[in-house]
Amino acid sequence: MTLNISVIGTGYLGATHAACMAELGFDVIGVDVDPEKIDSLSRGELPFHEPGLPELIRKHVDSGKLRFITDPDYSTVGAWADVHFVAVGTPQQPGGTGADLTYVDAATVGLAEGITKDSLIVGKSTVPVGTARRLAGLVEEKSRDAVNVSLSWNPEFLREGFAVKDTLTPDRLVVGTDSDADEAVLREVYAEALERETPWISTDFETAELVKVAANAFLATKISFINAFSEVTEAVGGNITTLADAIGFDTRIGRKFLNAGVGFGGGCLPKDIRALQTRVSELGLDHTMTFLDEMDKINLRRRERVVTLSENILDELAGKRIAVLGVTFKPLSDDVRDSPGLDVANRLYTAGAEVSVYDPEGNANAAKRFPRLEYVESLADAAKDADLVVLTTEWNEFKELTPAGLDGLVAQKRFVDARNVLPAADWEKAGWTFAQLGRFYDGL
Ligand SMILES: NC(=O)C1=CN([C@@H]2O[C@H](COP(=O)(O)OP(=O)(O)OC[C@H]3O[C@@H](n4cnc5c(N)ncnc54)[C@H](O)[C@@H]3O)[C@@H](O)[C@H]2O)C=CC1
Ligand SMILES: O=C(O)[C@H]1O[C@H](OP(=O)(O)OP(=O)(O)OC[C@H]2O[C@@H](n3ccc(=O)[nH]c3=O)[C@H](O)[C@@H]2O)[C@H](O)[C@@H](O)[C@@H]1O
Repeated sequence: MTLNISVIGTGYLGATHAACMAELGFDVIGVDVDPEKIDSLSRGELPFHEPGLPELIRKHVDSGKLRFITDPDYSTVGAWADVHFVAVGTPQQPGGTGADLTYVDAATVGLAEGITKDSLIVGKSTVPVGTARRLAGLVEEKSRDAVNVSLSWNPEFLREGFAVKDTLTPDRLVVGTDSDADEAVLREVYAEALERETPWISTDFETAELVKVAANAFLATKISFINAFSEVTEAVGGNITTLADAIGFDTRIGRKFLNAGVGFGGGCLPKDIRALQTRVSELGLDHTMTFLDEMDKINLRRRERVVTLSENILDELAGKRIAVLGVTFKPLSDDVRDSPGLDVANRLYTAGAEVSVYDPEGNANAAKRFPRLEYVESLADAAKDADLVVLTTEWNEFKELTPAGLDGLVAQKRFVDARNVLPAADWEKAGWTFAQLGRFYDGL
C-alpha cells in the first residue's frame, strides 16, 4: 500500500516538496493557513516563481494526485496521511536574531492533536539544534492515546531556482530519528533516490539539525571569505575573479560560492547564520561561532560599498537618476527576502537618488516591501536617462548586456556591476566609467 503524504506549509519549500512527492507517485495534500495561496495552488497556479514547478503542480492537480486545503485543526490530513512533512517558515525573530519557532511549534502541536491514525511527522524546516527533541516530547504529550505518532527530522538543502531538480535528485538525504521503524518509512518515501545510491545519512536529531545549519554557515562563510579579499584588492589592486579562479582550482577549496559581489541574501543564509550564533550563545558557547558575526558584517559592508561607490562616481546621490537592475536575492527567483539589490536600491533612494528598478520576476514582491521606489517593465525603461546603472542581480538578461544595448538610452555612461559578471574592458573601451567590486579605483 502506497503512503499518503501531507505537507504543512506550501511556500517555496513546501509547494516544491508537495509537487515532487506527487511526481514520485504518492497521493499528496498540501496544507497552508493562507487561503489565497491555497486557492491559487488548487487552481494549479503557483503563487511565486520557480522554474519547472508550475508544470509539475498543474500536472498533479489535474490528475488528482495533489490537492491543497486549509485544514485549521489538521483533522482532514490527520485522518488521511501516513507521513506529514512540516515545511512552515522559521524566520528571524522580529526584533531579535534567533529563529522564530512560532509556526513550527503551532504546526507540529496542531498536527499531533489532529492526527487520528498511526503516522509519522517529519520536520523539514530549518531549526535551531534542540528543537526536534523538544518537539518529539510535545508530540508524545499532545497526540491521542489511541494512535502512535512519532517525529523525525529531515532537513532540506534545495536551492531556489533549482528547487525541483534538487528535490528529485538531491546530493544527499539526511534523517534525524530515534526509531528504526521511522527511518524505514522515510526510506520508502525516498526509495527512488536511494535506488540511485544517493548518500543516506541516518543520524540523531541533533546532528541532523546541525548538518543543515552547518551547510548554510559554510556557504555563507565561503562567500564572505572571498568578499573580504575583495576589500583587500579594492585597496591594493589585484583581480578578485582571478584570485577566486586560482584558489578554486585547488579541489580541496573548489570554485563554487566564491563569486565576489554584493553578497548573499535571501530567506535562509542570513537568518540561518544569525540563528546559529544565537543558539550556540544560548547554550553557553558564546565564542564558538563569533566568526559568523564577522561573516554577516562583511556581507552587509558589501551593500554599503555599492552605495558609496555609486556616490563617489556621481559625486553626490541626491537628484541623480539611478537604474537598479535586479532586486531578487538571486536570479531565477522572485524572492526579495533580505535581497542585497533591493537593499541597495532603497539606500540609494534614501540618500536622495531617483531610483528606477527593473527585475524580470521580482518587481511585484519588491513593490510590496518598498512601494516608494519606481518599478518599470523593462531594462530599457530603467536605463532611460539614467546617470548611473547598477547591476545587482545577475539575471541572464543583464549578463548579456553590451554597451551598444544602452546607447542612446542613458544620460551618462556610468555603470556599477555589483556582481562582477560583465567584461569590464569592453565597457571601458566603449567610453564607460565602469566599476566592479574588488577592483582598485583611484579616488573611488
Ligand atoms: N526557501 C528555500 O529555498 C528553503 C527553505 N528552507 C526552510 O524551509 C522553511 C520554509 O521556508 P520557505 O518555504 O522559504 O518559507 P515560506 O514563508 O515561503 O513558506 C512558509 C509557509 O508556511 C505557512 N504556514 C505558517 N504557519 C502554518 C501552519 N501552522 N500551518 C500551515 N501552514 C503554515 C505560511 O503561510 C507559508 O505559506 C524555513 O525553515 C526555511 O529555512 C530550507 C531549504 C530551502
Ligand atoms: O536553506 C536554504 O534555504 C537554502 O539556502 C541556500 O540556497 P538559496 O538561498 O536558494 O540560494 P544560494 O544559491 O545559496 O544563494 C544565496 C545567496 O548567496 C549569493 N551568492 C552565492 C554564491 C556566490 O558565489 N556568491 C554569492 O554572493 C547569491 O547571490 C544569493 O544572494 C543554499 O544554497 C541551499 O542549499 C539551502 O537549502
